[in-house]
Amino acid sequence: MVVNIKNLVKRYNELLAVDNVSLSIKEGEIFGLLGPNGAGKTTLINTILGLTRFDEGSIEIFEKDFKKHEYDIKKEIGIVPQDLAIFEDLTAYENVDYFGRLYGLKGNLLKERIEEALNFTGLQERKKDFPKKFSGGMKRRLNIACAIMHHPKLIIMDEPTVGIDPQSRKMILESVKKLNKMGSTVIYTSHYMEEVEEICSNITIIDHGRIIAKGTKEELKAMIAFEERVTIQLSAISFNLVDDIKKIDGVKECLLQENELLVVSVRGAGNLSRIIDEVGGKGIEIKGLNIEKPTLEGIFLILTGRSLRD
Ligand SMILES: Nc1ncnc2c1ncn2[C@@H]1O[C@H](COP(=O)(O)OP(=O)(O)OP(=O)(O)O)[C@@H](O)[C@H]1O
Repeated sequence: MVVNIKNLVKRYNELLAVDNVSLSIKEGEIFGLLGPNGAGKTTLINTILGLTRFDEGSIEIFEKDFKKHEYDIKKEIGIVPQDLAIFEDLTAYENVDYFGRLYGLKGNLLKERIEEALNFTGLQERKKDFPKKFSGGMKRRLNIACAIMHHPKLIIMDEPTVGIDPQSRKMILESVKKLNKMGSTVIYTSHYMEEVEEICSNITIIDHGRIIAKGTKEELKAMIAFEERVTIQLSAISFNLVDDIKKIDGVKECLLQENELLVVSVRGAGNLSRIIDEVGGKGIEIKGLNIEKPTLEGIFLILTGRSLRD
């Protein structure tokens, strides 16, 4: 196991930011940690990195107790933090050089690795420039270059695509896949379910510091595949609509978000026409209707009653 966490608890005074989390990450995985803002992803990552102290539980990394082997463990980790960690008054080259020296690299190996990391992140032609001239996406790529130049066994990326251009986003997702193929295990946190779906082999969904679901994306989708889901866009809403739909045979859940109704029924319920009649009977016009395939977003909605981006 690359990471083995047991019954981890982290409190900020009254707030339970990590609530009895246990998880293990195998070598070679791209492990996705999915959850909305404030779910506890960064806190969990920071406890894994020893940056935040925890109250209960244990963390083993590379099968070693983190507290006892912190120095050895940290040498093998590359971290791309949520807040950029680069120096604006050093050039791109000097930034990567700085991190390389921190990891104890020197001489020709250091030079080779700097060139390699700049090439890998598509910054070779900008290596003499200062990051203040860079777009958000380029800064993020420089941050990745700094984090991977020592060939870490474990790479942790905390929401690396927030607020960046689509081209950099694509490049970052591709680079995660490449780094993984080259042998690194990756922990990738995000609140974008489509990213996690695209790149991660195993996914853990957290909310309010608690694990609410985990498995491969196929396993997670299978959790709701026995359900039928329909979303209906309404011209208006009526007071009793949700309660009345919940009374229809086969309906397991009914949620209203703004003017969109989500109805989850058991498979084969055959109740679509009754649902439509119920809406129509209240004088509400149906503006659109979708019969949905299972998605990770859907799993989150079913488990929490909220969308990931609330
Ligand atoms: N230093 C701190 N002191 C007090 N509360 C904190 C601190 N850091 C985080 N929190 C709280 O802990 C909870 C989890 O926050 P955390 O940043 O880990 O979530 P997150 O999933 O990473 O969200 P985001 O994507 O917004 O960063 C939130 O309610 C947050 O307000």
